[in-house]
Amino acid sequence: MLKIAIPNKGSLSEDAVQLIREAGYNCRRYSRELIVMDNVNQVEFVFLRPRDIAVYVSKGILDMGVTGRDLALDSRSDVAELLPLGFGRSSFAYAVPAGSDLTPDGFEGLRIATSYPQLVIEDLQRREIDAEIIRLDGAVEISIRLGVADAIADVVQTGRTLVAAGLEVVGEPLLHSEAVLVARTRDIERQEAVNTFLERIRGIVVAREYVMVEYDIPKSMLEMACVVTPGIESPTVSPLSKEGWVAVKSMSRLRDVNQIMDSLTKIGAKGIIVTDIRTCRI
Ligand SMILES: Nc1ncnc2c1ncn2[C@@H]1O[C@H](COP(=O)(O)OP(=O)(O)OP(=O)(O)O)[C@@H](O)[C@H]1O
Ligand SMILES: O=P(O)(O)OC[C@H]1O[C@H](OP(=O)(O)OP(=O)(O)O)[C@H](O)[C@@H]1O
Ligand SMILES: [Mg+2]
Repeated sequence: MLKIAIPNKGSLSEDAVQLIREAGYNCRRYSRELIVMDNVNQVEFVFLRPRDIAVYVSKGILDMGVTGRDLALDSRSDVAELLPLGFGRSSFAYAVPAGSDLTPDGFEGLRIATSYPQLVIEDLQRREIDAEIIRLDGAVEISIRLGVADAIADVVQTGRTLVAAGLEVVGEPLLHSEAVLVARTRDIERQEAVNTFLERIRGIVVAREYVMVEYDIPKSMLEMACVVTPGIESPTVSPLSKEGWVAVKSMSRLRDVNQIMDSLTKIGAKGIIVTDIRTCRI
């Protein structure tokens, strides 16, 4: 039976459960269960603190897990990233009081508060800077005002928490993070049950990034239309009963869809319809 870890709380938990459920697995908790069995698919889902997931996976106790890239790297566990999952996106950056001229290269001898000490230790080593790490569990942004740190390194998403604390990001982010599916080694992909899980999850992740674009266009403009919507292999082109016209169907990137519709309209496309894709294999 495949054993897969899911975050039991925090920013990644809900989205991880939703993704795995959309991929056809039963991993719904009704209360505070630590384990949910999916007997149909022969998978055991184990609910763990996201910070601990890479540790269990690296020791081979669990086959795979959903965690944050930042958490996996900070744990220094030997795990491989099988698939980025497209949610829980954030950066990990230094921040200092707004308006101060402190930069990371000037952190020598200062106190840096963080919940991700390994990431910071490694970055400071690269910069050859000797600073004191103050390890905190959360609410790191308040630590400067409370006098325990001079600078912080923390997760930044919208940046609102930093602004509310009177801080600003300084320097390039140490890391761009998102939720990831991790395993002990990439060799694990050779196992059939693992591959099935991976492909089902990938189907949902990819489907969320694409839409299906359908439209009618004069045959004379088909070549240009295929440049605008090249699809994955190539677009599907079907005849229309109207002489000189064809219908085109093509997967396109969700983020480009409005520009695509503008371009198609300019070259004479009619009846453009865009629909979501639930899941896919490409
Ligand atoms: N505001 C956020 N937006 C997106 N991702 C976030 C955010 N805060 C934390 N994360 C990501 O969530 C993971 C950390 O999860 P964790 O559950 O430990 O902390 P949390 O989300 O801050 O929850 P809590 O503070 O309730 O324990 C990391 O991968 C981190 O990058
Ligand atoms: O850039 P933002 O959109 O403001 O998000 C970033 C904040 O979100 C998380 O905090 P959380 O609410 O989990 O509290 P915590 O600091 O106690 O972990 C993270 O640790 C940052 O503090
Ligand atoms: Mg937090």
